[in-house]
Amino acid sequence: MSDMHQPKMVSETRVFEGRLQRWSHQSESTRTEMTFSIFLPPGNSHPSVLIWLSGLTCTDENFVQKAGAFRVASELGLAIVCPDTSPRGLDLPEEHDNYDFGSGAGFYVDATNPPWDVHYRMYSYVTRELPALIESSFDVSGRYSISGHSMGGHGALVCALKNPGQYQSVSAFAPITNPIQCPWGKKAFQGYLGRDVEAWKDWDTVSLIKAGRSFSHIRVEQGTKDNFLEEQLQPQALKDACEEAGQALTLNMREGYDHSYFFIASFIEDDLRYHADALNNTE
Ligand SMILES: N[C@@H](CCC(=O)N[C@@H](CSC=O)C(=O)NCC(=O)O)C(=O)O
Repeated sequence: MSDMHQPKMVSETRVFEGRLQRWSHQSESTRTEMTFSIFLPPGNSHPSVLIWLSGLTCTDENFVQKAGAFRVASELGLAIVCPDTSPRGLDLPEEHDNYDFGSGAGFYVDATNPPWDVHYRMYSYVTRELPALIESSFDVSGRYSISGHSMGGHGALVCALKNPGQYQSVSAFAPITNPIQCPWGKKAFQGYLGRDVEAWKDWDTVSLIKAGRSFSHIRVEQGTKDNFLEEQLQPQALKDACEEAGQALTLNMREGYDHSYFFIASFIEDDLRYHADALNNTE
């Protein structure tokens, strides 16, 4: 790795006997400087890694500050890596005008439509570049699981379905399940991928499952009082596609919970234990 691409530590904080660090590095995928957070549990246990993908408007810090994940991650000996949600430091046309497109809204795709195609390559970043960087920079096990929230839940499901064998488990909190059929997804995919709706299906969980992609088991947490439930998230579309395709799905509908990090914080312990079980199972 050239010096330019060496990650630089921005901060380090002790939490539940582990270490929470922020790093920045020059990314080959996005051709920008990227920042990520990593929680390293105590001890020298070569921890397995959960990658957490956050939602619209987030940075690498929302999960870190609001999910309340580190007591359990510390107990389980689990590392957690939180990338940013888009490239930063650019000034593309209308990039910063809306919360649901451009900065803070990379949708974990590799854009093909100019001018986004040069930098908005968050899929390559989270599936290839970031894991390689983590393995070369930290003493981790090389075993990964993936989860995320909303736009990041969509990202986690798509990354798992498109990369058989790369992740031991996948879960999603309030994921956008069928972005080609909802306002957030249509807007983002038209911008990043252009007008060919057929090409969008390669980045759409429901379409990928209908096309025969599968994962051993998909776990979803969803609040019943989520104000984005029907219009943007559409868990029923995921349930129908999974039933039709024979895809194993646990869809936990959580009575009265909304879309916020209060919901995530309420169920993150169950979720981390689920991933730790999968990551520790080496059969
Ligand atoms: N500002 C928007 C909604 C923004 C929002 O709710 N963002 C969520 C993720 S939504 C899907 O990806 C989020 O995680 N926000 C950050 C947080 O810390 O809560 C609106 O008002 O509609």
